[in-house]
Amino acid sequence: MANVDLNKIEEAVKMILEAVGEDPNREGLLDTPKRVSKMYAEMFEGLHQDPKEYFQTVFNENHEELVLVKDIPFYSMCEHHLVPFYGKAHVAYIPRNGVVTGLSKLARAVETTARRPQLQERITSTIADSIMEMLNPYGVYVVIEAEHMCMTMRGIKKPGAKTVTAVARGILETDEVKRSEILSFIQMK
Ligand SMILES: Nc1nc2c(ncn2[C@@H]2O[C@H](COP(=O)(O)OP(=O)(O)OP(=O)(O)O)[C@@H](O)[C@H]2O)c(=O)[nH]1
Ligand SMILES: [Zn+2]
Repeated sequence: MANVDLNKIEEAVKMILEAVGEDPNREGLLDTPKRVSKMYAEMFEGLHQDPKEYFQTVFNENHEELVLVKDIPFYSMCEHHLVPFYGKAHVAYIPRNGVVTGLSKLARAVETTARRPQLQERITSTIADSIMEMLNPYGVYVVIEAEHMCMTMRGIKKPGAKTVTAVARGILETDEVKRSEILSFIQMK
């Protein structure tokens, strides 16, 4: 939290409460700016982390076949409205030259990338590009499905609408058969 100005967030939250017609000094709201400042520091802590760093953990394993970690839950904040969008990420790659990373590192990269003001498309491509750069695999395929609260509780108000984004890199950009195999694994219960 070293890079986060908690006092500034507190001031801002107090101002928002005043601006919407609340009394920030009433008992129930007295600690709210402090709570929100700590919450924002937590929800945006990915701004101070680099997903690529996790992929420094590599093992030399002779496996040049598919690795897929699916159903990784994540919560992010839409950068347009600062309300949550959340869902599941599925991260697949095909290692090259025996360079495999720890499975948890794929989930950590999702977590770090999500904990920023974000767009779903950018989360998807950042994860894919980080894996390509650090592990130099034959290919990467990242699929994210999410529900956006800015489309649910306000604006167009369409609860249940899901957005799917997919980014393929390397051989998975052109290998449709391998991509469909990955999609069928993702759909498997
Ligand atoms: N591409 C993309 N758009 C997003 C994402 N999250 C929210 N949005 C959209 O960002 C757009 C912002 O549109 P604006 O017209 O500037 O804002 P607005 O008036 O609040 O839009 P409405 O949501 O349509 O009421 C909306 O269409 C949102 O649905 C995302 O992750 N990716
Ligand atoms: Zn939004």
